[in-house]
Amino acid sequence: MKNIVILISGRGSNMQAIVDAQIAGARIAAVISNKADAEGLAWARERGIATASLNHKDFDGREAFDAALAGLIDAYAPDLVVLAGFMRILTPGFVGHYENRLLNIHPSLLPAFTGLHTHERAIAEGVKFAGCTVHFVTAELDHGPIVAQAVVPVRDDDDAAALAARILVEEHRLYPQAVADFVADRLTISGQRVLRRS
Ligand SMILES: Nc1nc2c(c(=O)[nH]1)N[C@@H](CN(C=O)c1ccc(C(=O)N[C@@H](CCC(=O)O)C(=O)O)cc1)CN2
Ligand SMILES: NCC(=O)N[C@@H]1O[C@H](COP(=O)([O-])[O-])[C@@H](O)[C@H]1O
Repeated sequence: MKNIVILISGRGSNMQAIVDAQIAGARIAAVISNKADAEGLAWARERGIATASLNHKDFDGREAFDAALAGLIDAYAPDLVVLAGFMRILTPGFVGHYENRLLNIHPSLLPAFTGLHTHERAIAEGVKFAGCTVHFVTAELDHGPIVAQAVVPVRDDDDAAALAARILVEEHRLYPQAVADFVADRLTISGQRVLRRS
């Protein structure tokens, strides 16, 4: 059984999709947020999943917050840490501690549209296809090795909300599958099996 800790900042709909997928070999050990009022925490608690929150505003700088966050996460002995709408940029120290066992889902077809407000920017640029990307997290924001992607056509009458809603459906399919592949040691990057630290 592989322990998974999921980090959220809000509703955590991707966390909910992963929990609901009931992935064989996976145990959702905890859901942790940087916001005590994150809607996803109550959802997880109602399903008997351990939850915790750590307010980044209570710490003097990113390094201090990330160190405390890692301490909280490690109490659950994670084999995999999943970012699901987690809205904090993580320090190199944190990312290195979870090398090759830290995933994120980003709402664009990386390397296009890194950062925030991806749907607004895609529509403003007039792209014909958008989508989402599951990737390993590295120190460089939204530039880690790509694990999986889903393509969503952009419609002429799309606004950001409509596009986001269609892409979110694909996220809720893509992310649980990527987590299941990690748990089953099926994940590859550019055809190479991912070698994880023990
Ligand atoms: N070192 C890394 N940290 C994070 C990565 C990553 O690839 N490397 N992915 C992000 C997730 N993300 C987009 O997918 C993302 C999250 C947050 C931000 C951001 O600008 N955050 C601001 C605060 C924004 C807010 O509180 O609303 C910040 O941290 O100052 C950009 C992209 C997760 N972390
Ligand atoms: N940079 C991270 C980011 O923008 N994540 C995005 O936040 C939305 C809400 O996620 P949630 O419903 O799982 O909280 C999702 O579209 C996810 O891709």
